[in-house]
Amino acid sequence: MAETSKTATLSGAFRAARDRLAGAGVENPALDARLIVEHFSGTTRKDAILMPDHVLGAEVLAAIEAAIARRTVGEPVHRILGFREFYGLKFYLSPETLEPRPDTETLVDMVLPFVRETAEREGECRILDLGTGTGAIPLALLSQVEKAVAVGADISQGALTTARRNAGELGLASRFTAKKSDWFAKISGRFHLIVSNPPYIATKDIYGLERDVRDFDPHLALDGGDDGLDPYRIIAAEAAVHLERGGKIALEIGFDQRIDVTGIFREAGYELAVARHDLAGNDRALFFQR
Ligand SMILES: C[S@@+](CC[C@H](N)C(=O)[O-])C[C@H]1O[C@@H](n2cnc3c(N)ncnc32)[C@H](O)[C@@H]1O
Repeated sequence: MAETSKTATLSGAFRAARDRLAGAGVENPALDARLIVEHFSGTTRKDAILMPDHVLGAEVLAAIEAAIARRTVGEPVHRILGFREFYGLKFYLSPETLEPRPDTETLVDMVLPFVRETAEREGECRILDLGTGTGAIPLALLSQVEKAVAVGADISQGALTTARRNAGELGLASRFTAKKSDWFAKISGRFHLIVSNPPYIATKDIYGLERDVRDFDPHLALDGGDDGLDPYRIIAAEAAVHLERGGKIALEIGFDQRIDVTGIFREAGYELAVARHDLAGNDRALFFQR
C-alpha cells in the first residue's frame, strides 16, 4: 500500500485503494475502495466530487491502508467497516453476528403489511424473532410500525449485545427486548408474528461456501444440522403455544428448501399463505398460518 501512503488527496487515496483491490482480484474494487476511503476519512460521496484535492492526514491514510490490507486477504468490506446497511438502517456488526443480507429484506417486505394491519386492529403487534443476530429483522419492522414491539432471541450473548446496541442507536430500545434463549426455551407469552432467519446450511456444505461467508460469518449462524432443516423442525413443533389466535410464522429459507420446509410446517398443522422470491429469483421467504 506504499502508493496510498504517499498520496495525500482524497481522489488519490481512492485511486490507489481501487487499484490495489483490483490487483488483488477483489470483486468490486471501486465500490469497496469508496466505502473504505469514505468511512476512514469521514468524507462523503459529495466530498469526493466537490473536493477531490482535499488533503488526508497521516493517521487517516494509515487507517485506510490497514483496511485495504484486510480486504485484499478476503475479509468482507462490511466486517472491516464494522457495520452494514439493512432496510435503510445502519446495523453494527460483531464477530458473533451474521452480516444482514439484502435477501432478508424480502422477508421484511413480506410481513410488513401483516404487522401494520395487526397493529392497527389490535392496538399493537407483538413480534418474536428467533435467531435475531444484529436485530435486523425486528428493528426494521419496528422502524416502520410505531405500535409494534419485539423480542429478539438468540443463543449467542455476543449477538444479543450487538442487537441491543443497534436498538439503542436506532432509537428503538423502548420497544425491543433482547433475550438469551435456545429457540423457544426461555420464551414466554404469545406473539402475533413469529419470524426467523435461522441457520439453514447443512453441516457438510459449510466448508464449500464462499470464503467470505465460511471464514467470517459465525458458524452458529450458518449450521442448520445434518440436512440444514433442524431449526425449522424445532420452530414448527414448538411455535403453536407462542402464537396469538390468527398469528403467523414467517421464515427465510435456502433457495432449495421450499418443499421441505413447507412439508415440515404442513405436518405441524400450518398452511403456506405466501411465498416470496429474492432479487435473484430464488425462493427465499415463506409465510405460514394455521
Ligand atoms: C442466519 S443468522 C440470522 C441473523 C439475523 N436474524 C439476520 O437475519 O441477519 C441465525 C441466528 O440464529 C442464532 N442461533 C443459532 N442457534 C440458535 C439457537 N439454538 N437458539 C437461538 N438462536 C440461535 C445465531 O446465533 C444467529 O444469530
